This record gives sequence, C-alpha cells and structure tokens, in this order.
Amino acid sequence: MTPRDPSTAASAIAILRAEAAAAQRALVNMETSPGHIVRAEACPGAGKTRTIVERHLMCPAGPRQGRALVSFTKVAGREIKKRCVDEGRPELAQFPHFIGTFDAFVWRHLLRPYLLPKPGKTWQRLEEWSDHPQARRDGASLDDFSFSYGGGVVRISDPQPIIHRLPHRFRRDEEGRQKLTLWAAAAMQRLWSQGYLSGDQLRDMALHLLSDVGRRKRIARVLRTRFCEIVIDESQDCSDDDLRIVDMLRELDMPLLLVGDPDQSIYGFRNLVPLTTTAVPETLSSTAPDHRLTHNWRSTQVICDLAHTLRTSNAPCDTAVGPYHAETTPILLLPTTGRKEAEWLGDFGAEAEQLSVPQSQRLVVAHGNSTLPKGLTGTRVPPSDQLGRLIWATAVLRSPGASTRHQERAHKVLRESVLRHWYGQPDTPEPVSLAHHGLSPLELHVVEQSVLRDLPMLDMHAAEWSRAAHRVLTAKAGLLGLAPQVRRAYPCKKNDKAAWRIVGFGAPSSPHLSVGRASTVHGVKGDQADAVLVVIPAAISEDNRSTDLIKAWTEGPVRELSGETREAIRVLYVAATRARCLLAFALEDEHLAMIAALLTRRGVPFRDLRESQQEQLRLSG
Ligand SMILES: Nc1ncnc2c1ncn2[C@@H]1O[C@H](COP(=O)(O)OP(=O)(O)OP(=O)(O)O)[C@@H](O)[C@H]1O
Repeated sequence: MTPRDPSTAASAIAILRAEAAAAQRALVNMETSPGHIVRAEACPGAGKTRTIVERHLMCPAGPRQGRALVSFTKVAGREIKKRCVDEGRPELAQFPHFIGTFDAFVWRHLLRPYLLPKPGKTWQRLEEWSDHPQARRDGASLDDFSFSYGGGVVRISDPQPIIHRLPHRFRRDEEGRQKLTLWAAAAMQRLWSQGYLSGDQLRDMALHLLSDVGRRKRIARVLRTRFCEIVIDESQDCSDDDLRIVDMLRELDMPLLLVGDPDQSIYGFRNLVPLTTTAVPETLSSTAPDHRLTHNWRSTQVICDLAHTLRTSNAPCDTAVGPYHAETTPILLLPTTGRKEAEWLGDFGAEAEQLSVPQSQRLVVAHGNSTLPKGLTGTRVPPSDQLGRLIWATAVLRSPGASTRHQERAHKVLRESVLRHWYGQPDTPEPVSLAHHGLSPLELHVVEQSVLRDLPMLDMHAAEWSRAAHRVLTAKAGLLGLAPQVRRAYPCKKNDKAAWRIVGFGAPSSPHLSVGRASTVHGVKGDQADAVLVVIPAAISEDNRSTDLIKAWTEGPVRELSGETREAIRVLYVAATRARCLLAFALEDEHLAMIAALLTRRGVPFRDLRESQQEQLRLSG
C-alpha cells in the first residue's frame, strides 16, 4: 500500500471539518415554533453544549425575552454560563434567561409561583433528600426508597427500599430493613407536611398543577412572555415524567428544542415506579430526529469504531474530526485473571506514559463504585458518624481522583460539619440553617475553604486527627466571635489507624494514585480524558451480569436483551466514548477472548496484553 500523500490527508480532514462545522451551524440556526418539538440527535463528542451556547450567542431572543437552557447537571449549567462570560456576553447568563437544571426549571417556572401558602408549611425544594438531616438515618436516606401514590397525586406513601442503594449491612438484615422502612414512611410524611419536596414529588406536583385548565393557561401566558424557546441539552436523560412535562410545555405552545444522544441514555432506573396516569407521548421517542450531528471532535477514529460496536441504536459509525482523529493507538485489552489490581493498573499507567498523557488526563471508570480499584475513591456515600464524615469530606476534596459529583457531595458534608461544630446538630437543610443563623452562603463558602486548607494531613492517626480538626474548627469560630457548640473532639474507636483508612481511601502516597482520576460512569457523563480505562468486573457465581453484558456486546442487537443489560451496554458506551486517544478495558480472560474475537471480526485494531504476558512467560521459561 502506498503511504497517503500528506497534502491529500490534510485536504480530506479539512473537508470533513467543514462538513462538521456546517452541521453544527445548521443546529445553531434551526427554527423552532410554538407547539412543536424540534429534536436533534448528536453522537458523543459532537459538541452539543458548544453548539447550544453558539445558538444562544447568535440568535437573540425577542425584546425583554430570554431563552431557557435546561440541562441535567449543575456542572453543565455552570459550563454554559462560563462560556457566555468567556465570550464577553455575561448578560446572556442572567435574567431574563434561565440556565440551570431541569429540576430547577420545573421548580422556578412551573411550581413555586403557583403553590398556595399553607399554615405551618413553607415549600422548599431539595436537590436530593439527603440534603435534609432529618431525611438521613444509619447511612441511608429517603433517596434510597421509592414511594408510591397511595391514592393521592404525589409519591409520598408506602416506601420500598431500593436494595442496591442501601448500605451493605441492610442488604441481608431484613429486620433492620423493616425498621428503616418504617422510619422512611414517617420521615417522608413529616417532611412533606413541612413543605419539603425533591425530584419525584416535584414532577408529580408540576403535572398535577398543569392538569388544571385555568392554571395551565396562566402558566402558559407567563412562560411565553418570558421565554422565546426552551432548549433541553442531554435530552436522553429525560425520565418518563420529564417527557410528560416536556409534552405539556409543547401543549402550552412553547417552542422547544431537544438535543441528545439516545445511545447515552443511562438513567433508566429513574422510571422505577410506573405512573398510573398518561403514557409517555410517542412523538418524543419513536420518530426520526429533525437533525443529526455525526462528527466526533473528541476521539480517534479507532475509538469511534469501537463505540459503534457498542451501539444499541442502528445509527451509522461516527467520523472523527478532532485533533486526535488520525491517531492509530489500538484499543488495549488488559487481562485481570490471576493478576493483582496494581499490575493491570500499572499496564494502563505505562501505556499512558508512553503516549505522554499527563496524570490528570488518565481516567479509570466502572459502572459501580465497588468495581473501581480500592483506595482510589473511598466509599461512595459518606459514613454516618461525625468523625467519619469529616475525614471522608477532607479525603474526597484533597483527592486528585475524585469525580465532580463526589466533590459536590463532599463540599456539602464539610459545610454541614462546620455548621454542626458551631451551632450544634442541624435539623434543617443548609439554606434554612444559614438564614436562621444570619450567615450568607458566600461567608460559609469562604470558611469552608479555609477549614479545608487548615485541616491536618490524613496520614495522622485518626484520634489525633480528630483532636487537631477540633482545634481548627474551634479557631475558625473564634474568628467570628462564636462559642462553638461542639466542645470535645469526636471520639474515635479505630485509634491505631491512619485517618484515610477509616473511610476506604488509599494511602495518600500510594502508587495507585498515579492513574489519575477514578469515577463511576454516571459521575463522568459529559466529561472526557486523554486516556480512559474501563473496568469490567469478573463474573462470580452469584452475579453473572458481566457475562450477560459481554455476550450482549459481542452478539450485537440480534439478541433479545433484558432492560438491565441494555442499560449496562449504554453505560459501557458512555464510558468508552469519554476517551480521546487511549481506550483500555480491564477484564477477565474469558471475556477478553470474546472481545478480542469481536474486534477482529469488526476490523477494530486492538492489543491483547495476554499475548505479551505469555510472551514474557515463554522468554523467562
Ligand atoms: N466546532 C468545533 N471545533 C473544535 N472543537 C470542537 C468543536 N465542537 C466541539 N469541539 C470539541 O470537541 C470536544 C467534545 O465536545 P462536547 O464535550 O461539547 O461534546 P458533547 O456533544 O457534549 O459530547 P458527549 O455527549 O459525548 O459528552 C470538546 O473538547 C469540544 O471543545
């Protein structure tokens, strides 16, 4: 084969990039109209968010009108606001525009203005139930239960524990679970009667309010005056309830643009409790999209080809057009059978090193937190005891490997520890406590930062760490002239252990940390890294899910798949498509052989590290 002329290659990529840019421009200029939903699909790395920002910059709203840019994570909203500011248009991130999460949009524009005040009840939205101290108990929270309607219009009755979310000790302890369920029923009734609501209740209330014709007309008038259109980013994350709300917005004559990638839909578990009301409108899922972006600005063509083997839809393979488009690094298959974690992590690190990928650009991901290498992430949820919570938050916030979601939770836990130290056990969520003590969110943020800086190193013995942390928190209170309520350091039973050990983190100096960041796939949605290692756990006799997943992947869409396996494939697809130039899979020998055969059949270049291992054995033998 004659090597390709570099000038031909350069003009070929220039043409592809021009096509990609034209497809993005078409989405920027796409017309929306009242009462219609325009749907655009985009492959991973297509620049969805970038294109939505461009639309916001280029297509002004009417006079005194704004645009609503709705996404599913706070990180995405922050990113859009930052881009507006970076482009020298900070006004586009402010009133009358709305940039925020779906939940915040529903709360601010469909619910809060129309809720009637009731004596003793102040309506408050919680991002998650665990933000309320009274919604937590024994390491569990109301988020770990599903509730049903019980004859009403809001899901607040008859809690059912979601077993895999509960702390391990409750999974086999039926009596403990029953007690916890009784507590959940009472806690939900109490908090609901005080006016607290979170995700499911928010949606139920919105759908209930919108079902009244008179109120619907009023809501429609207000929305149409305020917004020229509503754009929903990552629309594949809409649950069935969300889709019903979107369809009601269409009925209110709002122009709507939905941008998403159905192959990245990984929140099927949110449709846990089937609604007794109307079905999901078919027009939102089953019809062909109005536009599709098929150029990937993130990954190499090899990674795009691999991603195509994982696709559950019949969309064609994407075309790589980004800076790495022509790199030919093969997919790396790392055997885990009979090997220590440090060995296959070491293989990944060595490969990344060879490609000069810096540590911060090396990402290890898995579907479940428990599959991730021990010591990289600590426990997924904070411990329930006060000292454990404080150490956990410090460890997460000082760990280069923590995902954004982990960090957000750790910030909340640390701020709550500060408030608890100063004012005693809070029994209301943070905003309510702050208002009660006359402290602003900014003041608390500044204190949190300086506490984090001054808390001692985590390799100290836990008891000693507890005393030192107590001194830091007390000193900060002194600066504000406060006499703290917590007078003694938290007790510590595991006296002989270093602080980081009691929350499941690895030693701060461990070689494990050289792999960079580690996260569940859900925690890195929308994110990217130069090198990604996807860990697939070995099948065990009581859990065959990995084998089902590998079979589904290798046998393709011909097989009838269970909902769980279908979702697991999409999770794997999201994981693989985070990679820019190096993608590796760590998996047991049998699974590795199946994937190697699949990649051979599909012509995707790969390197099977079992071979170099055998080679080494032969040489040393
Ligand atoms: N027109 C473009 N020119 C250059 N780079 C681009 C362009 N569009 C997107 N990119 C880059 O491609 C990468 C992927 O973009 P982005 O993260 O917005 O994709 P996405 O569609 O949200 O992907 P995903 O759904 O997989 O998270 C980013 O680094 C972005 O800056």
